[in-house]
Amino acid sequence: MTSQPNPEPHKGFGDLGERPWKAAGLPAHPGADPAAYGRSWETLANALSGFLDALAESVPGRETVEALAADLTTWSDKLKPLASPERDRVFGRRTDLHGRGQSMSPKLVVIRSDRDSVEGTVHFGSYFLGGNGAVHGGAIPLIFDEILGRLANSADRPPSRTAYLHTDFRSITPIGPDLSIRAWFVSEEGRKRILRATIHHGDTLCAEAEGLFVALRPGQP
Ligand SMILES: CCCCCCCCCC(=O)SCCNC(=O)CCNC(=O)[C@H](O)C(C)(C)COP(=O)(O)OP(=O)(O)OC[C@H]1O[C@@H](n2cnc3c(N)ncnc32)[C@H](O)[C@@H]1OP(=O)(O)O
Repeated sequence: MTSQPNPEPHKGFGDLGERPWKAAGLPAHPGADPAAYGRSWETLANALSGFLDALAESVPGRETVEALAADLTTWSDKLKPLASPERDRVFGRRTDLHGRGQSMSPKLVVIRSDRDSVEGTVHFGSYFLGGNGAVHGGAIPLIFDEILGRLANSADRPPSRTAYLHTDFRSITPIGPDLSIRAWFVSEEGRKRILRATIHHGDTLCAEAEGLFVALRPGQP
């Protein structure tokens, strides 16, 4: 396959969240407009991830736990009246940001991308701990689905969904260091797109995956 490097790696890399609206001729939703929030949403997403890591690492006293629960409840109560339909939301839809402005999966920092491949780094904080310094076995397919799903839908391809995602755990994936992550197309035939990905810590292969992504037919959710 021929590939042209993308000079702005994470621009246009997997804007799955916006494509259905564009295809339907609807305007981009407000949450996708970087100008609406500037850097403030990125700051919030980083603060949220940092909070989850700090909570996972800490052993707070009872008073702190009670105060924290009260603060979080106050914020939930402030946000609930602002609930909006999916297509208007911001969380996870800022594809102009590394990490998409969300905290559900670890932040993927894209270093290079083209039509058929992407390379970057990923760092699993303590929030993603399984045990004994290793990332939880469910969090690894999560980042594979993120990178493969976004690549599968990149470069103006029609939207697709994951049909299968096979993960092999080759050695532990450590909590803490920056890890190298890579994904690439293996084949693209009709509606079926097969892609693979790897995560390395230095020279050590931590995990690898293969995913089948099937392009959606009109009307498929
Ligand atoms: C900004 C946001 C960025 C977000 C990034 C993250 C992206 C994450 C993407 C996802 O995670 S999507 C959520 C998880 N996936 C799902 O919920 C998908 C649920 N399943 C479905 O919706 C349907 O099963 C699917 C659309 C995948 C396929 O159903 P279809 O009825 O459209 O396809 P069909 O069954 O006709 O199969 C088409 C071809 O694929 C093949 N196929 C389908 N599923 C397969 C499977 N599991 N294994 C092997 N082959 C499979 C099937 O055999 C057939 O091959 P042939 O054309 O050669 O006959």
